Amino acid sequence: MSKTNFGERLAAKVEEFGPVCVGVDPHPASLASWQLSDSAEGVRNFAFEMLNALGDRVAIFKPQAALFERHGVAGMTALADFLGACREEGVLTILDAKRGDIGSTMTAYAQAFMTPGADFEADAVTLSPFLGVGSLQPAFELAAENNKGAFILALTSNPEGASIQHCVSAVDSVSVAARVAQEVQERNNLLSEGAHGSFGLVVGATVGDAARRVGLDFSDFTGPLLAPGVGAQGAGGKEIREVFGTPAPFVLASASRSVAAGGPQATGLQEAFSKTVLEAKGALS
Ligand SMILES: O=C(O)c1cc(=O)[nH]c(=O)n1[C@@H]1O[C@H](COP(=O)(O)O)[C@@H](O)[C@H]1O
Repeated sequence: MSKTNFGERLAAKVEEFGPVCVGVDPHPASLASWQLSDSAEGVRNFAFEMLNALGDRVAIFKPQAALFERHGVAGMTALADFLGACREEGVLTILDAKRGDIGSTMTAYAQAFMTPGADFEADAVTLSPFLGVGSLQPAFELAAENNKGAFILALTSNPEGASIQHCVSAVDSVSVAARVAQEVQERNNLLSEGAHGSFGLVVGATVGDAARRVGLDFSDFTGPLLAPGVGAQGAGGKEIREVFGTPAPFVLASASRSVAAGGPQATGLQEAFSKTVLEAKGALS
């Protein structure tokens, strides 16, 4: 188990390789374009090709759990093997599982993803705060104990997110997204050592000026900001800059299908990845 907390490990990787997370999303259409079958074997090959092509140059991978789960036990075994191979090679992972439940059940989710040696052990996991950020406390605590991280949904990249995430409290006029950020930052203050917090937010690269409109101020936030929506959902450098402004906070631009579109050859994947890194660096510098 690493002795350094997740936020610091991620910051070191971003410094070395650039502010990009590559999503490992074996969609049926991506599998077909790689001439892979829509099967557990197909998703396994897809994930391992991504690792072979990009493992030595990417800050972090984000496998999308659902796209493995839909292939049943064999798909989940492929996910566990992919996570294990990443650990062995020292490649960081965020398991995109978007879990969230009452505290007692949350303990079980946290154990599944944050216990050293667990089949689905990852460096970080995506979590949903719909039951309250406080309901995720067992995950924050186990993460702190095992130097893991978590990314909590705040302003998601999909247009439907706004109708809930932009809502404002009748008590103190704070928006849902800003409240999530505030409560996650409290956990960074209490549980993360070092300059970079291990608890981040998901803020889509597609959300335009929403953060400013809902009072979400990144200057007070020490954790990483995962920004999906780059590439296939339409966000590029201009959109990333619009969301995060300057000076940019600790952002991790995330792209899945647009990087996979460069495959299946390693050179094509590497080109698509390098293009994304250049664009993200330009936007965030
Ligand atoms: O948590 C996420 O990663 C996530 C949050 C969000 O707000 N929007 C979003 O698209 N995602 C995930 O990020 C990935 C986006 O994939 P692409 O659109 O192909 O780059 C998918 O796996 C989504 O589930």
